[in-house]
Amino acid sequence: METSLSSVFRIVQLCSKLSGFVAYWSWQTPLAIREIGIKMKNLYGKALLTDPGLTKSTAFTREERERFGLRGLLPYEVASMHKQIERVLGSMRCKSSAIEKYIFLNALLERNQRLFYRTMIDHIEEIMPLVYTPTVGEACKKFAHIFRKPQGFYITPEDRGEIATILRNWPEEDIRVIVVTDGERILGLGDLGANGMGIPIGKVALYVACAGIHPAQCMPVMLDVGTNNVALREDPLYLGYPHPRIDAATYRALVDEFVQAVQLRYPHAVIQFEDFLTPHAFEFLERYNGQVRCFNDDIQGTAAVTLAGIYTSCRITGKQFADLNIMFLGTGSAASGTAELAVDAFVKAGLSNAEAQRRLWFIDRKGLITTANENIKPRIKPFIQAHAACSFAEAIDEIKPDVLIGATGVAGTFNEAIVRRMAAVNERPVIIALSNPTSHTECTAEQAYQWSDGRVIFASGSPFDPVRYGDTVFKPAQGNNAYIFPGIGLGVTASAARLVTQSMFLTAAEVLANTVTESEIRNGSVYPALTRVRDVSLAIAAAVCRVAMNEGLAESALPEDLNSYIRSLMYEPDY
Ligand SMILES: NC(=O)C1=CN([C@@H]2O[C@H](COP(=O)(O)OP(=O)(O)OC[C@H]3O[C@@H](n4cnc5c(N)ncnc54)[C@H](O)[C@@H]3O)[C@@H](O)[C@H]2O)C=CC1
Ligand SMILES: CC(=O)C(=O)O
Ligand SMILES: [Mg+2]
Repeated sequence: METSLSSVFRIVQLCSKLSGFVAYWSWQTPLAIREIGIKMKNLYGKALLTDPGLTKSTAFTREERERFGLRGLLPYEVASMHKQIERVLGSMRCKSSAIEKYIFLNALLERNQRLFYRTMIDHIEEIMPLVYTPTVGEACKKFAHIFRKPQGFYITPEDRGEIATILRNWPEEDIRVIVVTDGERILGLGDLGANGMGIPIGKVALYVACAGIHPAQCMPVMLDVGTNNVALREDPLYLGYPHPRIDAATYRALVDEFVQAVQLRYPHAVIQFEDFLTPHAFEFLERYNGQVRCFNDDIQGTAAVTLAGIYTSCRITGKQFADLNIMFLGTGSAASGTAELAVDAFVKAGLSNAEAQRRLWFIDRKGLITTANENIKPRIKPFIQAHAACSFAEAIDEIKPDVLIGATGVAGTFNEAIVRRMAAVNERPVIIALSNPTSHTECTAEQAYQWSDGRVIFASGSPFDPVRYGDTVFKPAQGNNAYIFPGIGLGVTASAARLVTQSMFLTAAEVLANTVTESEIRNGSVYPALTRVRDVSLAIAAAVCRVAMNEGLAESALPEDLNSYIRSLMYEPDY
């Protein structure tokens, strides 16, 4: 399979070289081509009014109403998009729960794409938590019950041998970003089977809103290989493949076939692996990363966002990055991915590889991971410390970590004693509670500020409202890979980078940290305001393009004014 995968990829590369001019031209003009496509659709009357990509609904002008057979189909008023957004927000805010708002917004996306994305971009701080974590967690749990209309692409074991054929059913010809999950580790919620489709759908919404990848160029994919979640399988409304997860060999063959089929149908697409169980996440990253354009968001995207938060924290604490000790609770994708990228960052800061590894400390359920531990996961082995066995709390007292990172998926694992200990060994303790959704966070923002007497530098995977402590109001930042993957995807799209490399994530972390302003830092935030996320993604994309050029991976010739070029590729939803 290894051989056949690399030969498929080599053939695709060869074809793309042979048709160099055509490939270059199509990389440079994807949106123009798409706009021509839209005009050629030539829709009229009700069909135009109900086409989610083309409708302007009440904003169709009198002239358009006349020209496109819309007279009588709309109320008199010609609304501006601004007024439509006001109406959307008014209706949405009337809903009494986050999940109702999610359903409402999803229906808007199916009705009027441009209005949905304009609303999301202009009100990103309000909308993102409804479309993404934490609400997307609840939406996944209830996916089969709130399902209204199919979105995304489903592959099951019954499609074996035919994936390349059925991919032709997807109506778009120019896919640049594929977010794929098998639903086995959805946020901190475990195996949600096909219900996990909510995650690729949410991540795609972020690609569009946060980085301006055109919605038609993004594809959510569910590799529905069954679920070991018995309650789900017994749910009469469950929509997925209603069997236990398939055996390992069939599973691997299916993933291989999917990756190969993508190379044939969508050779320009970057594959983002999302929310796979950690052993599979690492296995597929190792297997495909050097061969096809792909990355794992939970390992690499998370690593970059966490590292950026650590870099920024140094601007507050005055500590040198090269002097830090970093402790992780949890040994999964998020924690080990972050540690691996931190090694690269330490080495760049002047440490040797071995010195860098000694700065990273892992805690599991039994306490500090040391040379005395048995059955250490392969990715954790480089970080085993020659230290006496001790509990989590003792490890903080003894090692005095500058930074504590939680990636357990388990609520309350940073309890009062832990936070107080971090505050006892640091003037300004840095605590990053990565786990999602909010109900699974290691500690809340309020707890972190209370238990550290207002001294903590805090970030969390899901957003928290501002916290008042004494006279100060802190605006805790959201440490989420949403700051990273959209810019990576945009940079890879812009440069046609053949592969997605670790240095792209290191550079993304540096760029993200550099975008944080002094006033954001004063508010207690180690990440930029979400309202600036499109500019942040653009900056990351430009840096990714530079890495792609330096590493000889860019298949597209890039202009000197990278920023203007990348901005010209970004989708701006407007009428
Ligand atoms: N903020 C962000 O951008 C991201 C957040 N995450 C979140 O991080 C969490 C973990 O994700 P993965 O690393 O992929 O999961 P994982 O399941 O691979 O890792 C979880 C780790 O936590 C350990 N653990 C569980 N309970 C523990 C306890 N009480 N004490 C010590 N260790 C404990 C497990 O043994 C395991 O090593 C999830 O909630 C996920 O949503 C993941 C990726 C990105
Ligand atoms: C944010 C994310 O990717 C996760 O929690 O899995
Ligand atoms: Mg994830």
